Amino acid sequence: MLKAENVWHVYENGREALRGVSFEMGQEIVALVGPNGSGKTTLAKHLNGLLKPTRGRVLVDGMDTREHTVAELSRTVGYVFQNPEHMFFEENVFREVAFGPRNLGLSEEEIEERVRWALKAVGMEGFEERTPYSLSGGEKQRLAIACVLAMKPKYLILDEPTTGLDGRSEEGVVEAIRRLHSEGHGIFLITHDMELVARLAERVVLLHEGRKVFDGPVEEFFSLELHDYGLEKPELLRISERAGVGFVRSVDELVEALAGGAR
Ligand SMILES: Nc1ncnc2c1ncn2[C@@H]1O[C@H](COP(=O)(O)OP(=O)(O)OP(=O)(O)O)[C@@H](O)[C@H]1O
Repeated sequence: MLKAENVWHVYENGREALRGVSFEMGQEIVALVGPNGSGKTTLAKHLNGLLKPTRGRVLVDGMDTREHTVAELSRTVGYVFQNPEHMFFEENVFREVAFGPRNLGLSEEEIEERVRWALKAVGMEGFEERTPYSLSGGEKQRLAIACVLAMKPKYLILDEPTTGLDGRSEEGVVEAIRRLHSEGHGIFLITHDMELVARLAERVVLLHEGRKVFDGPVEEFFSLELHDYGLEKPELLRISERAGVGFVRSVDELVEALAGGAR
């Protein structure tokens, strides 16, 4: 369980980025949304100890983040940053993914097994010898997920994993996230992409000016007045609403619901 208890975060310049946020999650897919500057990245960085609360506390499977190092916590909570290309430094994909497990002091055999498993999980088998810099944006994003995955963290924080990706690359990342979730990983997804939220999330946490203003099922989230938070309902949901159909995650679901209604 990842747990934030009445967390306040005040940056050195006095900016109150989080104002009493409480939240917990298990092995589910939770989307973290909110306007620019609402505190999403600040909250996410608390969940693996990159930032420590000014007040309140954060527990990672019972470990108080103030009493553990980021290195210790990142075995349980992996963080995939936005724009991951800046984090690659090895000559090929295999070595890049092996870097984390090697730092854990694992045997060569175990390292190799983890690299193969992580690359498979993100659909990148066969990329082992490629130079990270030669990859497309979507492949880089999936490689970044594989690097974190190879550490086998129970929870994964993904910061805008599909921003700037074309449809096919986005599909690859979405598939990877679904697969990870079905294998028992908890996913905390920071995103501005409401379509992605509708497709993937089970639950949504909405931040506004450092406060949690909503935390509930995705269907309920989309019945909020999202304009008040600078967010837009995806077109698909606007159509399904006009058609008198409830929440749908995809065009296929919409068509099915409409066909069902027509029967
Ligand atoms: N290192 C810092 N020093 C001072 N203020 C900061 C720092 N990092 C973030 N802030 C401020 O804290 C507030 C929350 O920032 P944060 O990055 O958590 O928001 P966000 O919801 O992730 O925004 P975005 O959607 O734009 O990425 C903002 O007002 C931001 O300017």
